[in-house]
Amino acid sequence: MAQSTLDSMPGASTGTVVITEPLNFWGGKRVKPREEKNAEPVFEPATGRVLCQMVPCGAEEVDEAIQSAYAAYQKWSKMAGMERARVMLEAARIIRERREKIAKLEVINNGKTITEALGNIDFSWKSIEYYAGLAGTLAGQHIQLPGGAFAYSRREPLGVCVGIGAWNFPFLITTLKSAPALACGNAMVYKPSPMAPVTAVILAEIYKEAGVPDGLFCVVQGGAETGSLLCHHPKVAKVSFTGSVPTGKKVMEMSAKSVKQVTLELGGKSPLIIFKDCELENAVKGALMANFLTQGQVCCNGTRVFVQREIMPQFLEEVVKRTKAIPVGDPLLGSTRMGPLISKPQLEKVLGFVSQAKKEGARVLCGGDPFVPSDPKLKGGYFMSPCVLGTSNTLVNGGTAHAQSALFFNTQSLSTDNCRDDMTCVKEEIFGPVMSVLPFDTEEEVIQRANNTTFGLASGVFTRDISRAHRVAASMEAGTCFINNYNINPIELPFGGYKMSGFGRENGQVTIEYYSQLKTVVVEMGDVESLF
Ligand SMILES: NC(=O)c1ccc[n+]([C@@H]2O[C@H](COP(=O)([O-])OP(=O)(O)OC[C@H]3O[C@@H](n4cnc5c(N)ncnc54)[C@H](O)[C@@H]3O)[C@@H](O)[C@H]2O)c1
Ligand SMILES: CCCCC=O
Repeated sequence: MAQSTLDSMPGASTGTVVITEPLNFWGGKRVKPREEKNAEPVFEPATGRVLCQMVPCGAEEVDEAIQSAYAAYQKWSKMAGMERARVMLEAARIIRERREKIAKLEVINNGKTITEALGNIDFSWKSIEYYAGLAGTLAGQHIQLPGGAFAYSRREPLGVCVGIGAWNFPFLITTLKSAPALACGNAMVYKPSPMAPVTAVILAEIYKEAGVPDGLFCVVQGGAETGSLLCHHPKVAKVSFTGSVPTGKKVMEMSAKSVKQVTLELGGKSPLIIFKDCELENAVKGALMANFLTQGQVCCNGTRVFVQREIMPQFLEEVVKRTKAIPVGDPLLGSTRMGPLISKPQLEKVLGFVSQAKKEGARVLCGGDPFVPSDPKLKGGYFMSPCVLGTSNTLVNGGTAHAQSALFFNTQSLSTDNCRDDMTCVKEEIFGPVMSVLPFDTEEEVIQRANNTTFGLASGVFTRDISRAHRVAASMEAGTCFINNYNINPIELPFGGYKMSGFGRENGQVTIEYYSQLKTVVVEMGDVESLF
């Protein structure tokens, strides 16, 4: 069992790890790339060093992986749900036992803090436990028909499912797709993001160690080309995709050619609505949790923060003070709360959004600059200071004298600097640590503005008024609405988008529907009545 990458983890620190083991996995083992000529460097975001090479799989390798998955599917799908559950529970146990090592590797590849990565790994083993629990409950119905005839339905797997993942939760996305797939009796071929390729193969090794048939969970490395080979392959029954809206559309189009089932978990630009009757301390904490986890690279983040005008000054004072105090630095240190962004291009893209926001008239209330930590080994890392883009004319339209005295920024620009709904930073998914704050006056107005987006992944509301909370939740055109908190997504709860944020669901019992199909079996107990 090639466990050397994980075995080197306990003593590993930022800037020390180099990975040379193959990152593909099929037929029950790691597989070396056939040819190295298209190798792409994978960087450690905290240092900018090369961590490993990602070599994309070509058509023959993709086919080999899919054939190996299909062979395993023939065995796995015939096992009883309870038998599959026992293997999955063992996989969950192994992940739990190795959580620190896996989390460390995730941090080195992704840049998120160790505190968050440990939480992600715990979420991962819980997701496998959860679907192991459901595996033994999968059942159909028995239906009586006239004359003693009857029918029953069988809940059957789909076959070989493909998972294509994003880079922001590399190990977790791998488990959120594979756990329900395997519980239902499918096999899975998974393609991680080329920017975060190193932990999916660890999960493949763990499934193997837990006892799945060789080939049941395969990993192929690559980018768009490899992804497209997977979506076009005739032996693939379903594609579960997590990524951006433009790529999601392509995946849907490619999958449509052979009528494959599709789940799309796409981007967002979610509203967080804070009413003046909220518990302000919780609303401030909620806004930070809605924007700055994983350096703001979270699909369901509440990046459009609508604040009722009367409480804007107090809200901004607290949010900016706490944002400025976020410790940015070495993601492997327990005290760090924000690490580097995933890549140099991503950092430049996010800083570009901040510059554009300034040009369009927004006021940078804090952050939004490249950040160079004092530790010399982090000088080449992709760090930036977390940013709040604000509005400073909130008082012009009706603030109180008390609120005015709470202003902490330059009051000269009261009438001009603003985040507005038509700004690029408010309309587009930034996928970085940038919060846009917008004032509002009435419930009716804010509901209309919150829904005025093509995205629909999540939403949130802070208020003490219970009726208003549920009224707003019902009005949100989004797959989730958090009341008086944000980014609470445990495995038991269905997660997914409305509108262009996608369709299908991950997590929760409902996901079984997306990895299985119903067969109806009709049984005659008498003679055939023929009209002919
Ligand atoms: N809704 C969710 O659950 C969720 C979760 C995480 C991330 N996201 C979204 O993901 C995006 C960020 O991730 P990203 O930058 O990796 O997204 P991306 O769309 O660039 O890439 C996602 C995956 O698709 C692959 N891919 C690219 N082109 C392809 C093609 N033509 N055919 C098949 N596969 C292809 C990539 O290699 C990668 O594995 C954000 O928009 C974010 O909101 C959504
Ligand atoms: C896997 C968790 C999804 C959160 C969005 O990026």
